[in-house]
Amino acid sequence: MLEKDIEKVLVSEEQIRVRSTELGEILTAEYEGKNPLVLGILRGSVPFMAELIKHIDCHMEMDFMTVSSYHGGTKSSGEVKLIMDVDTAIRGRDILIVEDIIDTGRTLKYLKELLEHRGAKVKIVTLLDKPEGRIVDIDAQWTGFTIPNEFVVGFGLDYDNNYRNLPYVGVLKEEVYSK
Ligand SMILES: O=P(O)(O)OC[C@H]1O[C@H](OP(=O)(O)OP(=O)(O)O)[C@H](O)[C@@H]1O
Ligand code: HPA
Repeated sequence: MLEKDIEKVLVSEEQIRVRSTELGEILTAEYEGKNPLVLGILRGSVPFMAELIKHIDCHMEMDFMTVSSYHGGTKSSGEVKLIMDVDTAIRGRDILIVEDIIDTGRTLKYLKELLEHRGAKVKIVTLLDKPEGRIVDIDAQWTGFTIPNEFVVGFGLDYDNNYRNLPYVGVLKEEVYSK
């Protein structure tokens, strides 16, 4: 049903599964003995977070923050809003931010500075990186896939809060935007 709105698949379900397993193994080695706080950024990170943590084989805790800067369309508003803060003490803590995408970089720059200001040691893993979208200087330590400068949906990523439940990452047909 949703598939009829998709122009092309950029990253398949199988590719996501394989890469998440690889990243989980790398993160296990990185965080063994450090009990990191794995911090999912709502709402887009939920499917990737769920897939990734199955493969992190060391003690860890998890928490969530909600921030928002895209209000319904395909363009960043330029302003990052903190909607829900983390609920865990973070001073001195290793934090692994889990994101679905870095595009302009504004969301992650805001979050990294906020958490570092509170005394946390912050690293970032993102499912997708769109380097051509970058407006501010920020990079992830670990990236699933580097993608071209196109608006994408699926596996957590939305257009107008829809299509997050697609099991892969794809590009919408042009006609969907004019509906
Ligand atoms: O690098 P940027 O240009 O800042 O874009 C990346 C952010 O945009 C999306 O979040 P959004 O604000 O749409 O909220 P959502 O996770 O609820 O979709 C996405 O989940 C990232 O958090
Ligand atoms: O390409 C995108 N798709 C969905 N949400 C996003 N937030 C930043 N970039 C994107």
